[in-house]
Amino acid sequence: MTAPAPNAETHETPRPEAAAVPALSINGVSHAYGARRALTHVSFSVQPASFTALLGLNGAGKSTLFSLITRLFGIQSGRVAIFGHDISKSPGEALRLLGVVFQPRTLDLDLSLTQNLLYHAALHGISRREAAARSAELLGRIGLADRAGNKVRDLSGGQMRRLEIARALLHQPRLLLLDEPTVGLDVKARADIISHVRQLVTEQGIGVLWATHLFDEIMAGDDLVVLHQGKVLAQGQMTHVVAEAGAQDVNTAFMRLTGAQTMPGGGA
Ligand SMILES: Nc1ncnc2c1ncn2[C@@H]1O[C@H](COP(=O)(O)OP(=O)(O)OP(=O)(O)O)[C@@H](O)[C@H]1O
Repeated sequence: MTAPAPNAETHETPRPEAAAVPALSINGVSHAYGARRALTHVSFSVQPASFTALLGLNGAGKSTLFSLITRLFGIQSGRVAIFGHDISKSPGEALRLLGVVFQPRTLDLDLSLTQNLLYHAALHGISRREAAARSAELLGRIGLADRAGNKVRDLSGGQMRRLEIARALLHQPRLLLLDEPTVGLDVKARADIISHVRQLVTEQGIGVLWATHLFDEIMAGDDLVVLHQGKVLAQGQMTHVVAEAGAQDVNTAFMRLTGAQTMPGGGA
């Protein structure tokens, strides 16, 4: 990394801009399950306070990438860093800054909303008093304060997802990964989740990596990474990716880049 240049007027060395360090950087990452190659030289980054959509068909390699970033799998080749912390060399510092919402539901259905949050907070070493305060605040923010003592089993699918997002934010991460978080939800629940996560970006400066196969979840100002058969085919601001593909919309750009047929319902 290049050292920052001294400031000519004050002769002080300026502090590196926080925004200069990506929230997430993936460099030359490859992964194979035995002989089956799932990721090939994948490189991209997610900036703080940005919404980056990772768009790919089923089997593109999105979940594999999430498993590597969260250290469920060891890195076979390449490098992953969270706010400059290499996840292989400094996993504690890196993972402390990371919150994750996995595709499968991982809540305990027979515990209450608060119990689910407190249990997770304890795993992060957050004191009981602090955990109680943060849980109450997060439940308020996701509009479920009045359900705090109910069993999770009684929530709708969209409410469970909102609770999982709240749980992922308990330790106050600066980077949030979500793996197809709206799958199986109705239109209203999808819209609520998307707008909640976009607020985290604009109001709290959290960097978001949102894996999806649904074109209508991506907006013009978003950063976009198109992943296909384990390779990054295009990346950049959504409007640039679309323009470079000579297309009018993400749907057409995706088809041109991948040669794929679109699915009815706006999905890749
Ligand atoms: N445990 C595994 N063993 C062998 N191959 C696997 C395993 N997990 C994934 N794969 C293969 O790796 C490739 C990438 O799969 P991955 O699940 O990462 O894609 P995805 O984009 O997340 O798709 P989906 O949304 O369907 O999960 C696919 O070809 C898949 O069949």
